[in-house]
Amino acid sequence: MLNFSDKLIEAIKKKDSVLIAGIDTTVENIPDYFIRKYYDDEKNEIENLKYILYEYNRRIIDAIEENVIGVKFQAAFFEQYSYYGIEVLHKLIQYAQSKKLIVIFDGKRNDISSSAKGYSNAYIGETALFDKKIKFFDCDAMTVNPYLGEDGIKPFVEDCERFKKGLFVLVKTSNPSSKDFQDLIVDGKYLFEKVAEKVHEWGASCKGKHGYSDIGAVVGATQPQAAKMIRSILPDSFLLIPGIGVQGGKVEDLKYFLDKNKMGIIVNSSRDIIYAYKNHIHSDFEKSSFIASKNFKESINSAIN
Ligand SMILES: O=c1ccn([C@@H]2O[C@H](COP(=O)(O)O)[C@@H](O)[C@H]2O)c(=O)[nH]1
Repeated sequence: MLNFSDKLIEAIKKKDSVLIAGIDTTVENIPDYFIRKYYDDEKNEIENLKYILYEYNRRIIDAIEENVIGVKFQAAFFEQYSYYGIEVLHKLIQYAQSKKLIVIFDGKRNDISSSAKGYSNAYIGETALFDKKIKFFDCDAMTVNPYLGEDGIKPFVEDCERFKKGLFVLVKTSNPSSKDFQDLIVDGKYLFEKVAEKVHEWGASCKGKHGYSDIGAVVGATQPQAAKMIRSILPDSFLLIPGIGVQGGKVEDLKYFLDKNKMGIIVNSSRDIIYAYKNHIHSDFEKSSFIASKNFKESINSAIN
């Protein structure tokens, strides 16, 4: 079985893309014509939710799969629909896996070690159930929040080692308030630099055959200055970069995130892809998302190659 970092490298080479599509769909943003077509008056709201949310995202995945290496499912957008949304998430993860796409669960999880272990079991590890061990979601990687420190991260790292999975630790996020805590000075360094140093340490035990670590960092596209500093601390980790487009991150700045091999990045775009129909690229939402993802892939490639 390939390490996560090796799987990423193979997918990047095969698809000539570093693009990840963020699946952040809410029902109110699904085109009216799609809802009108599939809403069944004979069924209740929940049955309609489950069908429409799944079907819209499934078609987006079909439309964009040739331009992206994977999909990032943002937990919030499924959890807002209670366990009905989680059921749709589970089905979509399986669908993306059937298409051989890399699946990242973006839940930014963490807790004390015993509880962190439960999150890790669910999304990248396995859960003991009677005399069996079940891999419930079996994602390739997940995002974690480092605020609780090392004992809250170790359970995830151990599962990465055991199951060849990946982790993206929040280091410098894309939102304006990221400065509130992440830019505080601790022992003469930014807190985000301290976190990056820890990511480097945690990743030393999980390296793939290409020499990259399976423990990476989330660094917002809106943070090119921080990215240069983080890259020098993390020379062989993948950076997951959200915040391009709607949040103001620029494709031209991605060069600051690259490693010495001009690699080591994956770039997420959510709303600009899943709701591309709103930009009137095409009257059909699938074609709109296809065109948006193709344009993204090509503009990123010209900026980093
Ligand atoms: O620093 C971070 C960490 C995570 N995110 C997530 O990425 C997507 C971005 O969505 P867009 O529509 O492309 O802006 C979303 O799921 C965030 O929760 C982030 O934006 N910044």
